[in-house]
Amino acid sequence: MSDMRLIVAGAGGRMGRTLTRVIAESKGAVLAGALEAPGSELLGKDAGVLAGLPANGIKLSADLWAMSKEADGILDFTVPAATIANVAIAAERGLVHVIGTTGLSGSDNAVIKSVTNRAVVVQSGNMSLGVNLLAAVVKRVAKALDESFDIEIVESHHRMKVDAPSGTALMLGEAAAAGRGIPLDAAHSERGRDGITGARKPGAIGFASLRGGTVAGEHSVTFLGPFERLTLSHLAEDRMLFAHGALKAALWAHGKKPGHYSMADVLGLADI
Ligand SMILES: NC(=O)C1=CN([C@@H]2O[C@H](COP(=O)(O)OP(=O)(O)OC[C@H]3O[C@@H](n4cnc5c(N)ncnc54)[C@H](OP(=O)(O)O)[C@@H]3O)[C@@H](O)[C@H]2O)C=CC1
Ligand SMILES: O=C(O)C1=N[C@H](C(=O)O)C[C@H](O)C1
Repeated sequence: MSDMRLIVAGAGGRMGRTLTRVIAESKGAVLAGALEAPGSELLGKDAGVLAGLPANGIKLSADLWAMSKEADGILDFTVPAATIANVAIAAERGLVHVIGTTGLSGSDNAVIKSVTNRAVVVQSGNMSLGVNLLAAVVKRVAKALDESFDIEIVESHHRMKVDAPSGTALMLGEAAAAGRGIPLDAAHSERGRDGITGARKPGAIGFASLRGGTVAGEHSVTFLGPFERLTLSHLAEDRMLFAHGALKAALWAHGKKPGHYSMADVLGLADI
C-alpha cells in the first residue's frame, strides 16, 4: 500500500509543527499539505523549516480545497471555527479527518457527527494511549463507588492554552459520569468555583484548571470518600505523544467505512 498522504491543519501551531516532524520521522505517511489560517504571516513558509527540519517544499496555504485534491487525510489540531470549516471539505474530498481540536461546543460536535454517515472521522480530546486507558479505568472505578465518593478532576496545561476545562478533563468527566450512569450536564458537574459557592452538590463531578509554564498536559481524577481518597493520574511528558497518536489514528482509519470513531476504537479499548 502506498504512503498515506496527510495534510496538517494549523501547521504553524505547536501541534502542527510537532505533527510535521512526526510524519517526517515515521513510515507509512507523507506530508501532502500544510494548512494555516487565512491572513497568517506564516502563509508561504516551508512546513519543514517551521518544524525545525530541512525544507520539504510544502508551503503553508489557507486553501484546503486545492491542497486536498491529492490527499488521503487531514490531522486537525486548530481552533473550533477552523475545524468546523474543514469538516465539510474533508467529507466532500473523502479525507480521513482526525480531530484533536478541543473547546468544541455541543453544536460544533453536532456538525461533526452530521457528516459521519458519509465520512471517516476520528475524534478525541486526547490521542494518547495512557489517557484513553485512564478513561476506561475511571469509568470502572466510578461504577464501583457510590455517591459517598465525590469525584474531582484537576488538569494542568501550559500558559498558552485557551480553553478550559481541557478536552481531556471533559473526556474523563464523561467516563466518570458513564460509570455512575448520569449525564455530564450542568446538574451533575461543578465548574469554576469562586466566592460563596455553597456546599458541594451531592454526586456532582468537579473540575479545576491550572495554567502556567510549558506543561504538556497533566490530569488527575480523585475519588474522595469517607476517610479515604483514591487518585488516578496521567502525565504527558511531551506533545510528540499526541502527534504519534494522531498519526496512528489516521493510518488505522484509512480505508475504514464511514463513521465517528474515537481513540478508544483505534487503540482497541472500546470494550473495556
Ligand atoms: N486531542 C489531543 O490529543 C490534543 C489536542 N490539542 C488541541 O489542539 C488544538 C491546538 O493546540 P496547539 O497546537 O497547542 O495550539 P496553537 O495555537 O499552537 O495552534 C493552532 C494553530 O491553528 C491555526 N489556525 C487558526 N485558524 C485556522 C484556520 N482557519 N485554518 C488553519 N489553521 C488555523 C493557528 O493559527 P494562528 O495562530 O494564526 O491563529 C495556529 O497555528 C487545541 O484545541 C488543543 O487543545 C492539543 C494537543 C493534544
Ligand atoms: O492544549 C493542549 O496543549 C492540550 N490539549 C488537549 C486537551 O485539551 O485536553 C490534550 C492535551 O492535554 C494537550
